[in-house]
Amino acid sequence: KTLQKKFRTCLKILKVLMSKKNSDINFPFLQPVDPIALNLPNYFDVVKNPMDLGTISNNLMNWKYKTIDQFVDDLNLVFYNCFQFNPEGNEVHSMGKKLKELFNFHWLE
Ligand SMILES: Cc1ccc(Nc2c(-c3ccc(O)cc3)nc3c(C)cccn23)cc1
Repeated sequence: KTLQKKFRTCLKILKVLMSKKNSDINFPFLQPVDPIALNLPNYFDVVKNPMDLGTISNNLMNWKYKTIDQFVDDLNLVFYNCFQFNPEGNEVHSMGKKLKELFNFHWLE
């Protein structure tokens, strides 16, 4: 696959992950976490490298990712941060899990 084709795949998947029809599971991940607004004062103590789907989308549009792996690494960082901050059983944890399953389904198809 050419690099362009791979980038089109990334864009397509990002569109699914960020789409309105998945808003029940993606809304905490669409933009950078604002610990003040969300009253999560210890967020940056737990999450050292914040990442979100909006930032990934901007990076993709600005050709910041030189390889597909860099794109996948940032996506996995969103999930990693979610599971680090939100323990198993927490509502946001299960939203992150569902979003990761959605990614794997489309990425591996
Ligand atoms: C059921 C439930 C409970 C709390 C929240 N908090 C929260 C989060 C969040 C993001 C990342 C994260 O690691 C933890 C929380 N983002 C939001 C947003 C954008 C709006 C409203 C609440 N938000 C969301 C859903």
